[in-house]
Amino acid sequence: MLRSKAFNLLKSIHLMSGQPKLAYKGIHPVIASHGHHSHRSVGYRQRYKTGAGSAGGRTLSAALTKAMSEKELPGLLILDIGGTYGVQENIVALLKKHFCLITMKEFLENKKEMSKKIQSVFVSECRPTVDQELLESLPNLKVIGNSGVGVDHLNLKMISNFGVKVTNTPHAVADSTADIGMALMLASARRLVEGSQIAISPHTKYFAVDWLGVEVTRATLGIIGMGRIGYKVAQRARAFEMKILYHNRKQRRKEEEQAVGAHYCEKMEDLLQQSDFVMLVVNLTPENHKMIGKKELGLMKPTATLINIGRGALIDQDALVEALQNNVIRAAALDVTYPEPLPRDHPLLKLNNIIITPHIGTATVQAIQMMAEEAIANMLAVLNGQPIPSEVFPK
Ligand SMILES: O=C(O)[C@H](O)CO
Repeated sequence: MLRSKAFNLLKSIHLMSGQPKLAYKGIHPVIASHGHHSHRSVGYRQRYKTGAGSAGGRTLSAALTKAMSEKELPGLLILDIGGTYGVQENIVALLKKHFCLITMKEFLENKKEMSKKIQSVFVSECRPTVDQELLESLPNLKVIGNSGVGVDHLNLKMISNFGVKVTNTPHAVADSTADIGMALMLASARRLVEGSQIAISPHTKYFAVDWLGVEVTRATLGIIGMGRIGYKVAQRARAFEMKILYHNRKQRRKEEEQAVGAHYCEKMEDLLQQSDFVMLVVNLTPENHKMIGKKELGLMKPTATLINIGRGALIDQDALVEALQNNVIRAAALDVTYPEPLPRDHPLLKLNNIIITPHIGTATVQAIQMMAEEAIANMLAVLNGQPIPSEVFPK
């Protein structure tokens, strides 16, 4: 297992009931910020559709005033934080053990009182929230705890210029994201979605031979990005007796290679040419935007399948539409697209050799719990001046 000491530490925090040893003794309000992927470029005031600037226009609720004034009080639950904003109640409960929670709505309505108190921002699963205006209004902000590994929705340089740290949750997401990669590969190979539609349709021939799938067992899998998640995919692929190729832009991973019997392709082109299944497992950076375009798709086998569990913008979607329409490749299976969700008239949605899931790589009961725990451990470490398990640095 590649689980780091830091992760073991945070697991042990979880096992303790009540206040962990690492817990910061003061109150650390957390803005539980919940936007939507497609709102990425919209300022936070618009996103929350509120009369921002109404500082002092309303009085604080009695409970919030109490929570903020009691030093040892772990926090305050804002009742509408649950289903309405997208963070599950058990996660809210977990955060409340360590922080005084404030929703964005509450912050905007009571800006004057809140702004100095807030030291942490909790960003739930790659939801964009932190813009310059928000940073300017939080003079004591120390850390943005991102729940999820990808931080492409955060402007790291800008945040760092405000002296604020960013953390993420690479350990918590690894298993569930690797699982969704395998699920997409198997579902696409065996045409599971079509099969299901046929099975439930009263009109279609049940035993059709014109929609045969392909086998995953003993096929060649090309993993682009042998990081923590890529490695877990490789471990799973071994059970299917797959030949595993991988490409990393920066670093060859000899230890992992040996552990799973993977072969390193220095050139991504070699991997593309040889693989039956190509899986993208990399974070999105300015350098790898549209790393899979017309040329790369053209290198793939006509029988190959492209799977993306990284970020939508890794693929040139126009080129993918064309490749799928013209059977340049067999199929695609995407858990991520650009934007999310795709507009209902997007050409990708009209194809039958594609499976699209709505960015559910970490959408499991276990993963979101672990992500919150990892984010909490990170944020507390920053506030306590301790070593930070997973800090993300601007490049
Ligand atoms: O970045 C991640 O960890 C996943 O995409 C969840 O947001």
